[in-house]
Amino acid sequence: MALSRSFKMSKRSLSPSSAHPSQKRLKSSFMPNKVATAEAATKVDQDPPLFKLLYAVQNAVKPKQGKSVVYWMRMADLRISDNRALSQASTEAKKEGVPLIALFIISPQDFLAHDRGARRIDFTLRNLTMIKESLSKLRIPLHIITHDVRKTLPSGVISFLKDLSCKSLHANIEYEVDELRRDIKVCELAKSSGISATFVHDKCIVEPGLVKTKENKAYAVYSPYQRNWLATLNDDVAHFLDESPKPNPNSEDVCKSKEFSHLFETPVPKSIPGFELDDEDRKTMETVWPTGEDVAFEILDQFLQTKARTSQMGAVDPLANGAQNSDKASRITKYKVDRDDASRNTTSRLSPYLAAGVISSRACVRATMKLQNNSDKVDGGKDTGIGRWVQELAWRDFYINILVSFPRVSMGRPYLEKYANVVWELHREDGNKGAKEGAYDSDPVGDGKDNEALKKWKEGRTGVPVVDAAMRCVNQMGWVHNRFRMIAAMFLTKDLMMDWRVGEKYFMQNLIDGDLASNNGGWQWSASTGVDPAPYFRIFNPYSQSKKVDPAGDFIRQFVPELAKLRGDDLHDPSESTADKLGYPRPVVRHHEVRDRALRRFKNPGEK
Ligand SMILES: Cc1cc2nc3c(=O)[nH]c(=O)nc-3n(C[C@H](O)[C@H](O)[C@H](O)COP(=O)(O)OP(=O)(O)OC[C@H]3O[C@@H](n4cnc5c(N)ncnc54)[C@H](O)[C@@H]3O)c2cc1C
Repeated sequence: MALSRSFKMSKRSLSPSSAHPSQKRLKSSFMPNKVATAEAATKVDQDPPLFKLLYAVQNAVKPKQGKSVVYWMRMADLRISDNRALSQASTEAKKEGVPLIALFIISPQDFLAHDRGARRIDFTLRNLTMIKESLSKLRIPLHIITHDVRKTLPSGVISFLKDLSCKSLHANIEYEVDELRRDIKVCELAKSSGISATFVHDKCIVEPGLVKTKENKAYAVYSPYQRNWLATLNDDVAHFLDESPKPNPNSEDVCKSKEFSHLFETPVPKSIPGFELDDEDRKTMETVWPTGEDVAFEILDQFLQTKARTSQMGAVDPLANGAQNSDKASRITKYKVDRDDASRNTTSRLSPYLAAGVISSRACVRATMKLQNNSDKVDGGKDTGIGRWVQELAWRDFYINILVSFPRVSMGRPYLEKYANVVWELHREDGNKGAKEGAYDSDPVGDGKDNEALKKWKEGRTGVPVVDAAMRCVNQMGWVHNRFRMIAAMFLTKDLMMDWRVGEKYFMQNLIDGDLASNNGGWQWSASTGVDPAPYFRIFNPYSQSKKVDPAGDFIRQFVPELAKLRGDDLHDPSESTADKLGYPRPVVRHHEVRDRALRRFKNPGEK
């Protein structure tokens, strides 16, 4: 790749994720279908799998005895405190006088099926290492299994449970369709093996499926959902927010017993073949996203107590310079007015910790109540910084609720099926449109066959400064502020007219907070295909957005150093001669020219 001399950036910032050789091998033997047919999706929407799972749990067997209780930790509940399934498993183990065993399963095919990126996997492994150590102190083994064939995972789990003469299995629910189906199968197999299986809600503040319209339907619009969500929460704060106790220690016998002692010995791998980080990126991730529950609480505390700082823009340690003195103008207090300013750390930057469950969303809400003189009600109103922040946590619940109520969105379908036929310049192959075998492998994302415009978008070389700054921030930090995600996503789907699923995949592969529900929600919002979306005719003008979200241009100058000397309009929209002089690309498309193409194609889906 040709670099101008002034383009002094880390290798990583210019070399977005592409398939690793061993990932390619994995792909060639496993090619999940990424986009379901409309018919298949409608069928699943009519009978969402969550409710089948809950039914299966209700009808689980109640075995009289067993020699152990197992807690199955998943990628979204990487913590020991306030973890419902872990807490329940521990209570049962204590009551029965048997050891509690923790299990984590590494399933590379699932990583591939969900476009999991190396950063998110590395973050998982780093957190697991700490969890293993903490659990060991309680004499609870964290046993790690790698299971290669995704299809046989349920029977693999059951044979592990049988080997331990397990009485019951406990896990927090994962809400993606594939995972729900897998757990339904686990329930069936557990029942026929005389083992009880319990899956509980943990990820949300208000569990999905509970907040409904007067007609007993799922909300597809955020504002009324949020109002009802808040009222439901405040009706029974203790029920929704009470902290689950930490697990009890196992007896000393466990460490010596023939049956269980070997379970302590499985190490947490340093990396997973096919999902390795290069050394430079690993170092950056370790600095920018340190691990562990204590760190997550410290990051939360700083958000609640201290001022936003410009020194925190970019890929730096979030806890650098230690704790500062409490300040009345703390980030959460100013969140209502400041949150769209990306030149300082005005938002919490807790999303990686929430996505991986290193901190519970309940703990975040409890902290806001404490901040308001131990209020017994949750402030989720639009008039305060705290209320506004709690509303963001409600967005997270909202999108999980959408995933559960309209599973089609996790099957690669648009929520608004009428936009399924919008003509894209580049679309994610689905294997259903007569695409040749191996369509997934020839998917243009990430395998070196990108079309030029997509490549420029990924690398942050579109010639539109605000978009490039956003994408380079993603490539450098594995994270970018919400507004910049919206701008980059809108540019890809409307200006470049590329399938939102292409961008969704790239974000999943590169974000450290990659989460199907929020990522899909954000992409479908930007592409106008989702629930409560940006209407298709309200296309962001990236240049006016740029002036709004980065008025002083600090964010652009940080991530697009070629433009560091520019100010004002020149920075937001450099002329061709200025761009040429600075070695910055000219715009890949002209916004005013391509806008009409998007309007036309959305107005008449199917027409070019
Ligand atoms: C195209 C696109 C893709 C996105 N992909 C992801 C993703 O993969 N994972 C992810 O966690 N978020 C995603 N988001 C949502 C949002 O951008 C991030 O959660 C937010 O930027 C995280 O920064 P923060 O922790 O400082 O947020 P804060 O402003 O401090 O908000 C607190 C928490 O609320 C939740 N939250 C905030 N905004 C949203 C939102 N719009 N939707 C859902 N939850 C929200 C997050 O858990 C966040 O940590 C995406 C948004 C867009 C537009």
